[in-house]
Amino acid sequence: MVEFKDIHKKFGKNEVLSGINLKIQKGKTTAILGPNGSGKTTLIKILLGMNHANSGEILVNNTSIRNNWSYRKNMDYLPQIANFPGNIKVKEIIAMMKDLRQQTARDKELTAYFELKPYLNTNLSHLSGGYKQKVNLVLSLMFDSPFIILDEPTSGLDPLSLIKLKELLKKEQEQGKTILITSHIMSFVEEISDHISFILDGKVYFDGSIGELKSTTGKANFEYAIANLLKTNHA
Ligand SMILES: Nc1ncnc2c1ncn2[C@@H]1O[C@H](COP(=O)(O)OP(=O)(O)OP(=O)(O)O)[C@@H](O)[C@H]1O
Repeated sequence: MVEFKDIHKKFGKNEVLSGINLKIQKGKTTAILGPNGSGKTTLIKILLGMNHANSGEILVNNTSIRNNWSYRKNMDYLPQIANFPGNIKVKEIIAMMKDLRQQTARDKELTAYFELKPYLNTNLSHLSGGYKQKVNLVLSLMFDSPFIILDEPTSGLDPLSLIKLKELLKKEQEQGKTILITSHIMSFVEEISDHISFILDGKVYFDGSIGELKSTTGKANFEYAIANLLKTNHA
């Protein structure tokens, strides 16, 4: 469904991505993992047109995205850090997004699900980090798009909210949605991902299922398998 072909990206002298080749399969949940600063967010932003690659190509449904942004209509994105204007109320930001997209939205269902109803009249700057993230989740999931990109979706969530997020994502998976996530919470990744792509030193160091990762590294525990990948490749 999405294919990254030989993506290179530098910020000044900092070469972040040095030839990323990756396929995101339709209807699967792919986790892009890697240490801090390995370029996961940068790669996502390149897919969304928020950053530009120095070279390489991205295909969506076998068509290059160069000068062709229509695919974005089918993608929803949860940014790692949402910079909300603080003096806007929760209900106002939801209404603004709906106005911009002009699409049916399941905002009521999701605000109820994430227990945001008592906060609809609260200014965004007055919300706690976890509640801001819940608003962020409502905004990114309310249009029911077939492709969802979630950059650190668990950020700030308490254990109960984390379970709710996992259950919601499992329902999205049952509906055949394609999900791309990044997360440093390995238990979350293990529970919801079909496929792992591990980026290190600008390249894809591992690309396969969780089972393949465990057998490649000889570690039955997912967290240890990832740690092993990191140690082996940094040695
Ligand atoms: N706009 C920018 N200008 C300059 N450098 C940038 C910019 N955006 C990202 N970088 C650099 O690119 C590298 C990769 O950053 P990125 O945010 O993609 O990493 P990440 O894998 O998502 O990290 P984390 O796990 O910490 O969220 C970092 O060295 C970062 O400082």
